[in-house]
Amino acid sequence: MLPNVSCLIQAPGLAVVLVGQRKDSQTYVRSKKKACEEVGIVSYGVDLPETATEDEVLEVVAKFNADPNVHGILVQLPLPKHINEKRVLDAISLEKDVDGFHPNNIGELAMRGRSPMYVSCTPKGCLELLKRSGITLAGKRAAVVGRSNIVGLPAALLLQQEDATVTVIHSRTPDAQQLCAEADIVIAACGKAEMITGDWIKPGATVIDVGINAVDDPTAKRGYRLVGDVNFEEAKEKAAFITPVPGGVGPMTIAMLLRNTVDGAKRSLEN
Ligand SMILES: NC(=O)C1=CN([C@@H]2O[C@H](COP(=O)(O)OP(=O)(O)OC[C@H]3O[C@@H](n4cnc5c(N)ncnc54)[C@H](OP(=O)(O)O)[C@@H]3O)[C@@H](O)[C@H]2O)C=CC1
Ligand SMILES: Nc1nc(=O)c2c([nH]1)NC[C@@H]1CN(c3ccc(C(=O)N[C@@H](CCC(=O)O)C(=O)O)cc3)C=[N+]21
Repeated sequence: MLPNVSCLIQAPGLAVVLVGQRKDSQTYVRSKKKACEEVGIVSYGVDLPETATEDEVLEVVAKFNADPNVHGILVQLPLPKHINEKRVLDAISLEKDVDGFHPNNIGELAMRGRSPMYVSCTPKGCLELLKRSGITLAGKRAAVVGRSNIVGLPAALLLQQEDATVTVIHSRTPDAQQLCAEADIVIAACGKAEMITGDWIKPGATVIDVGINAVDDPTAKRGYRLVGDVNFEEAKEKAAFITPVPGGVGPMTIAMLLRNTVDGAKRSLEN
């Protein structure tokens, strides 16, 4: 039988929905679209005004859910306050949830012996960095600083899946610094500029800095510079391996988004 040629030549498609005018979100969305272009993924951008209603956003999501050219849907977060983020994210069809934010995808990740359709891009990028750097995870102690649905929680689940023993540190954790200093692997995702100083790091540890924080700097081109959640200058004196900000986890997040989109496109051909 002849193969279905029209399917074989269909490019992967990613829909990127931006609501409002946040400068940082506009920058990220631009980078995502540019990355798509570089690898031959077709991006479908929709920019809605800050005043868009929840129903209007849901309508856009519904349209992309039904569009066979679109294999992945990303709604850039945060959404304006009047829009219920949960309702919008829940509306993205599971097959197109390339961000991996759907409760089914997180739930599958949390359960042993199950596999999610998509794993969220930032934690997936952290694990890819660790694996490609030849860092052994099995039997190691890991600390994740932060427990958000999009970074800390899935990062902890992924590390545990790789047989690390994981401590999750959050804003109510007593003795956070001492706990972190026992870890062979640290994933920092607390959203506090340079909070993790040298004394949080065990000598020889591996440090993955997820944080992206803008710090005012009149000498910088944009008037600000980016720093992580780790104090890089101090931590690099203790760590064996450490990721920088910028140029670390951020670009990996985008790479994993592209990979998830291609995986989604391949899966759509199987059905
Ligand atoms: N590189 C990338 O691709 C991405 C980077 N980021 C960056 O990663 C960082 C984290 O993002 P996100 O997870 O969305 O942030 P959230 O604000 O959603 O979560 C922060 C987490 O850190 C914990 N936390 C806050 N303060 C402390 C403290 N003093 N000690 C210990 N834990 C603390 C919070 O605890 P509690 O739960 O108790 O409130 C919470 O669990 C940010 O800098 C963000 O910009 C985010 C997404 C992608
Ligand atoms: N639905 C959704 N999915 C996301 O994945 C998502 C989101 N919303 N909202 C915001 C956060 C943040 N995030 C980043 C992605 C890339 C860089 C990145 O490439 N940063 C560059 C620097 C960029 C610059 O210079 O401004 C770097 O670290 O080198 C940063 C942050 C994805 N997020």
